[in-house]
Amino acid sequence: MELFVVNRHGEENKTVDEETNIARILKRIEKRKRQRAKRKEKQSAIINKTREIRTEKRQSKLKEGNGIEFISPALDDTEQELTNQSHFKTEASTLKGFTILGSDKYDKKPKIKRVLPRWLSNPTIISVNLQNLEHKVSNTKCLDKDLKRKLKMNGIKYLFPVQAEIVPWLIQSHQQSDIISPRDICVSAPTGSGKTLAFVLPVVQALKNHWTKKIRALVILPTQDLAFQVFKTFEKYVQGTSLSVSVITGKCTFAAEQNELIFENKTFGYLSRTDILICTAGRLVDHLNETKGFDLTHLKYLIIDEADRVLDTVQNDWLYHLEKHIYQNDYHNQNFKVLNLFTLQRRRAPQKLLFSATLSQDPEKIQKLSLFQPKLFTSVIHSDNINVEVNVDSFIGKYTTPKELTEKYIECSVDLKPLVLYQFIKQENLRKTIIFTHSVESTHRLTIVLQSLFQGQLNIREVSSRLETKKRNKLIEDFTKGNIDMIICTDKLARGVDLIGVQCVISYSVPKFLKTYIHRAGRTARAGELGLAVTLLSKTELNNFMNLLKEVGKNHLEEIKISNEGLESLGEKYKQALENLKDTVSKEGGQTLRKIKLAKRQLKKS
Ligand SMILES: Nc1ncnc2c1ncn2[C@@H]1O[C@H](COP(=O)(O)OP(=O)(O)OP(=O)(O)O)[C@@H](O)[C@H]1O
Repeated sequence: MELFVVNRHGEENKTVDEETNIARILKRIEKRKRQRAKRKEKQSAIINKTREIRTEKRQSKLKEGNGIEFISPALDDTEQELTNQSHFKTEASTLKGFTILGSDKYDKKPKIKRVLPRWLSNPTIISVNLQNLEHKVSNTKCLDKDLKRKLKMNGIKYLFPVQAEIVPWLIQSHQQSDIISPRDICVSAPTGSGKTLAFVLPVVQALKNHWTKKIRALVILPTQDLAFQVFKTFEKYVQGTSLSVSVITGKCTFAAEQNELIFENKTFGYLSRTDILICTAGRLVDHLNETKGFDLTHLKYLIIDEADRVLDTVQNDWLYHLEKHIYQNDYHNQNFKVLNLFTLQRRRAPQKLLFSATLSQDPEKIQKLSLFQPKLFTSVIHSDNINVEVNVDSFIGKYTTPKELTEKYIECSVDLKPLVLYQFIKQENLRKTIIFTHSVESTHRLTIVLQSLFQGQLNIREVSSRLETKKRNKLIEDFTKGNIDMIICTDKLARGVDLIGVQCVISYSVPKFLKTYIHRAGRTARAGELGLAVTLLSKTELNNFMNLLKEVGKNHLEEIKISNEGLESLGEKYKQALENLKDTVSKEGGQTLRKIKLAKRQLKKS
């Protein structure tokens, strides 16, 4: 043991008696205690003395004067001496010529009420009732005949509440005056409530009468898939008009995208081929920097769908580049935030339309968009278990989920999760289900385990970034058609993706953020259909998850019980599935290694 004792002072032969050592330490502690007590006594004597002097002085001054009390700017000698000795700040401790008002009491600070800008605290409320629809398309006066016909062709007879509110408002705001700029809007409505058509219809109607080709509407989305989804919706409603829609996301080559956007004319220079442009933020910046003749200065609408997500992504500082481009010839844009006749007439900025199911209502985040006289449209759910207050002046809006969505949870230990999931799917006889995991790896493993457990009874497939876009799209198409029963995926598929008729959404791994949960759950219960969202939780995750939901007024979630007896009988099957997983993963590992070696060899050769 001695080998490990390091003697720092080199006093190798000196042996310290432990008992004497302890006695010495105790003595020191006692001494310190006594010193502290003495110091305290002295200090309280000083404080008392100071107080006495102050009251004496005050009384004598009151006697001398006519009842008016003065606060002495300087202290007399005795008091000064006493206070100098003190280590504490007392009421009497003042700097020469100054008076410190207040005391050293540390009271609990009162909570300051958040004061929101009026437009955020007084929104227009949108109903979430998709069952008793009131606004017949045929009775909607603001829409022209052609759009009404197309809506009917696409099976839409009634406008959803968000459309009934936004479509006439937007159309009217552009009809008001050519010189006065319309207000910007923020729309927060549940997933699957029809937000896309709420901007597609008014934009198509407003632009279809312009005959010169210029990009007048720009729609920004967070992902390539969502951009194509919105593009398809626009295509349906511009058919038969002179309008053309383009999409730039990086799916095609840069040159092909450039060719789709502009062409060069010998007399007029660069001309636009498109009226409505749909893009991702990153690709937009690339074209702003590199494509000659790419012109967004005639923009009338700037639409940011899934706005909270788009604004969170920094993506090459897209907003800065876009504003720089739009205002390139405008020296006065800074003044346009102020509302007066001059600014209204001179403002050339496009009308900004922000849409999301989880729109940030944080004024600081919205501030960077420099919204012009903004207006908020938001939805509120009234039901027994969802209790959201609507208080004029203090209402800031909360994320809402569709009324038709049922939310439940299953509590289970982490190691039994795959088995519990298997049992639950069998118990509920689920089809058309999306299962969300937290990573590509976890998606892959769960797919292998579930496939072995179901042994071909269900068609279960994984959708992840490992797949080529073509294959991924084909899988999603097959799932929509009902050829695939279940897809397992990461949160890449959680936002905005419109898959029709999803029966159930399962969060196999707990969502980290409330927003993630809302978007995952939003893949079901869309467009007024019923849907179920189930979250698998371990004991430790349960509390955090419930607290997360309380933020949106969801105070109670029903628990689904999975019987232990059923699980026990599956032991052998589960063991087999795990062995399968091990084999597959090791085979795949070997294959990847071989691929890497091959790639390295080819690199060396070249
Ligand atoms: N008035 C309507 N009547 C019937 N179906 C509609 C109507 N409006 C939209 N839909 C359908 O509802 C579905 C959801 O619409 P959409 O994708 O616009 O929802 P969303 O609010 O953008 O959802 P998310 O927030 O998840 O992106 C789509 O399949 C769409 O075709």
